[in-house]
Amino acid sequence: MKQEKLGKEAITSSLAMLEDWTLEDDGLAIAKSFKFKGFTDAFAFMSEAALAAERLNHHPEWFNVYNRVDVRLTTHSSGGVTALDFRLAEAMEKAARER
Ligand SMILES: C[C@H](O)[C@H](O)[C@H]1CNC2=NC(N)=NC(=O)C2=N1
Repeated sequence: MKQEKLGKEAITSSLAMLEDWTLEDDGLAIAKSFKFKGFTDAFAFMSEAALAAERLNHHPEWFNVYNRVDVRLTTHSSGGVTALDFRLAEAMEKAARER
């Protein structure tokens, strides 16, 4: 099922419901830098997020150093941001709250 690429207004209103997520300047991805108490919590978050990503068949671009996880979400097959990116973002928020 091909996901519809969202326009800037739809992205902005969805971002308003999430904490600290931003739209990249080129409008092609949403991003957040998560911070945890240490590496164990960061990695536990990544494990939980990885399971959510598999359930959604939608996968993050991310970068981890110690307690920080920089996340970038985009839908490669659509060439931009879709509803799936927001579903994964919400799952990540839930995983982060559990840490
Ligand atoms: C074949 C498989 O369904 C695709 O490669 C999926 C997997 N995960 C994906 N994740 C993301 N972020 N974008 C995609 O287009 C995508 N496509």
